[in-house]
Amino acid sequence: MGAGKTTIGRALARAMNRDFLDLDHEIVGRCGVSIPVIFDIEGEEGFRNRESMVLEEVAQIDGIVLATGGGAVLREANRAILRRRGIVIYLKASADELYRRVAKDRNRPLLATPNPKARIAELLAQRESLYESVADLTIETGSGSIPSVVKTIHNLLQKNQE
Ligand SMILES: Nc1ncnc2c1ncn2[C@@H]1O[C@H](COP(=O)(O)OP(=O)(O)O)[C@@H](O)[C@H]1O
Ligand SMILES: O=C(O)C1=C[C@@H](OP(=O)(O)O)[C@@H](O)[C@H](O)C1
Ligand SMILES: [Mg+2]
Repeated sequence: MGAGKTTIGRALARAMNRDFLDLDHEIVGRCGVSIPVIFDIEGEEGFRNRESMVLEEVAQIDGIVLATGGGAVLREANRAILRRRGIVIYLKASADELYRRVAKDRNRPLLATPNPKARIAELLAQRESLYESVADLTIETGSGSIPSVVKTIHNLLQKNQE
């Protein structure tokens, strides 16, 4: 959360002239309520079930840029889809930087705790090896601006194609 998947994914798609999908946005569109409301009513498990279902569905589409949510890597079935279907880019930043970016955002139910900073560090520690296990490319986003991160990824992908 806060790594820039949604923002950078959208800008990268524009730069590459591809369609962009955000998995959270697709989930919300299908059930008509926000992510916090899904968590409230169905719990994290309910959200993860929806996330897996929608990932399976959008993974059928060729040639798009897809931003997942930060927890999509938690299930092996999701990781298998990502590995099989995409060039996976891990946007990496420190827990402190992630916290700075999302501190004021109320749309991330997992951070609605008394100590969101500690929560981010904990989630990152739990998930880091999963991110690494699916990533084809890892990009440090801690210091680069949004346009410079987009440019770096775009250049790397173009090199990959040559
Ligand atoms: N490289 C960056 N430098 C500074 N701010 C960033 C960067 N990438 C994203 N942000 C900001 O961080 C916040 C969270 O970004 P978002 O794209 O929603 O992340 P994610 O989808 O990974 O949770 C947004 O306000 C966004 O503008
Ligand atoms: O890390 C997570 O478990 C989550 C990240 C969120 O997406 P972003 O990573 O785009 O914030 C969203 O899917 C949900 O709140 C759960
Ligand atoms: Mg996002």
